[in-house]
Amino acid sequence: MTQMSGLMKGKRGLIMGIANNRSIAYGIAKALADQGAEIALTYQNDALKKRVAPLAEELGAYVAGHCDVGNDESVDAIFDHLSEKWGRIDFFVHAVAYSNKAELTGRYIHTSRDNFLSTMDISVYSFTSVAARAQRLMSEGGSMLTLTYYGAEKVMPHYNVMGVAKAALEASVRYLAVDLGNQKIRVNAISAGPIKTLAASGIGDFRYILKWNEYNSPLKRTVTTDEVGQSALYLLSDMSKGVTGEVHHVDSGYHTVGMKAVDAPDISVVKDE
Ligand SMILES: NC(=O)c1ccc[n+]([C@@H]2O[C@H](COP(=O)([O-])OP(=O)(O)OC[C@H]3O[C@@H](n4cnc5c(N)ncnc54)[C@H](O)[C@@H]3O)[C@@H](O)[C@H]2O)c1
Repeated sequence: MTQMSGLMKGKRGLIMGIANNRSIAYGIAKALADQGAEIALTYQNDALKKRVAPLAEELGAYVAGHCDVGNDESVDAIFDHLSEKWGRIDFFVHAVAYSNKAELTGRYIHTSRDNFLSTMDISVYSFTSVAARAQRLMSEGGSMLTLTYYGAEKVMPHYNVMGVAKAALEASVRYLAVDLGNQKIRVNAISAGPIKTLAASGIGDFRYILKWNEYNSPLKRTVTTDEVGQSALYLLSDMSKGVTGEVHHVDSGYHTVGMKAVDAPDISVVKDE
């Protein structure tokens, strides 16, 4: 645990996307709570409620309620609740994505219309729709953060429609940064390297992707949710007051390399267990 220095003292905000203690959102919540932030969490459904409740207790966070980002009424209910409880918020974290697992393998060309639209709705539009509500409570400015992946910039095997969605999400960050800049609200993304989470386990050959990153990134390892949390702390605190519209890579430097490292072993596909 980081030594508390109170970087987030007096700041309140909403974090969406904790499913369990392996979630990137949990790593972010931990880093913010350690620095004195007051945090509200949501859970997607009843199955996740019982996982989120003990984590909220551990973090000293409060559970604002159920929120399915595909349902405007449930998003509105969260913001009515926050408006009543706090009146104002300073930050918002969007760590939400979904696509049908059956289409996160094989070729992109086979993406169905239904899954294309629902992936864009849950993984892209939801950031804009929640940001529109969050900005109303950011009366003294604020910071918004979403999570993306290198598959937005370059083709990654099996990432398929999610890569297209992340490209649109990164474009949304830039448009929202301009829309909200004059309200002193900053909008950024972290492009995280691969981490074994619930969502990631839906991506084909994920263990192979992890190994490949480990062998070929400049730091010769993958990243942790704690490390993403520390970078999120920078982007959500006043430490990054002059930063907006940015996609910040927290990936052991993987995005800088163009080819297999000379000392990396040739690896065959390691199948998920
Ligand atoms: N794990 C990785 O390798 C990796 C790398 C880069 C970016 N990301 C991104 O990080 C974010 C968080 O994912 P994670 O890897 O921590 O996995 P995770 O499974 O822990 O989190 C995904 C979250 O999305 C939520 N969600 C899905 N559909 C929802 C809906 N309709 N309404 C509300 N919530 C919904 C789930 O409840 C879950 O909490 C995602 O945007 C993901 O694409 C992950």
